[in-house]
Amino acid sequence: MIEFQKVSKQYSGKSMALSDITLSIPKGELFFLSGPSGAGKSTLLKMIAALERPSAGILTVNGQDIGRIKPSGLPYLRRNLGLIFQQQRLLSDRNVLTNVMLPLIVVGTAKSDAEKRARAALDKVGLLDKALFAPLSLSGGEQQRVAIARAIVNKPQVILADEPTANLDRASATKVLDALKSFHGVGATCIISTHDEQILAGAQRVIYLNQGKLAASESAAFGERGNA
Ligand SMILES: Nc1ncnc2c1ncn2[C@@H]1O[C@H](COP(=O)(O)OP(=O)(O)OP(=O)(O)O)[C@@H](O)[C@H]1O
Repeated sequence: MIEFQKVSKQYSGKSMALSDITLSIPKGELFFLSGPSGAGKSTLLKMIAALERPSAGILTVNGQDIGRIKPSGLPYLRRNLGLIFQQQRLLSDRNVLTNVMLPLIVVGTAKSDAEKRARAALDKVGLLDKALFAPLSLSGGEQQRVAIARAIVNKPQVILADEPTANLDRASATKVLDALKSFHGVGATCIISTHDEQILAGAQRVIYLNQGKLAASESAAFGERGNA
């Protein structure tokens, strides 16, 4: 459960990036986050990952108060989060498999087990056949799916994706979204920011932000788009 209670965020010397946000995201939900450029979407996602702290209000993620979390609490929080952010690029001097193994290796998983789980994650996003390729030899959409595999390899409870289909053609965007949805299908909470009208048209729950404010929160009457 992720709970924003009157949360605001002001970067130093700037106007409010987020203003008075009250919002509950129950466990296991698939939420989309939309709104114009500068609306505060990335800021909202970064706060859930404690990459930014609220300036006012209370944000709790799985019971942890993000405003009060100590540096020693961050590894525990982040272990339960899968992050797909633009700035988290794949390591270009390691192959795809090694990139996906890294989150497991850093928490001390044995190499053979890490490899097995990384291969399973790559299989899930349809890229097992590219395991030994260099990331830069893959298309943008494939690299994004590797980033998803890396984010889900730890089986986190929550996955946060910041514009995961930006700059992708329709076919690649669909594959990226389907990979995220399959992860949601096994019980994780997924929050995905997007400008993509086609994705939003089939979304069940959309949170709209505008100039840092919650513009609307919508549950569409129709069901979620199938995995076509
Ligand atoms: N590190 C930062 N320092 C200062 N201001 C920031 C910082 N990050 C974001 N902002 C400002 O906060 C506001 C919200 O930015 P944010 O990146 O959250 O919007 P966004 O909805 O994700 O935009 P986009 O769709 O263009 O990625 C903007 O006015 C932005 O300039």
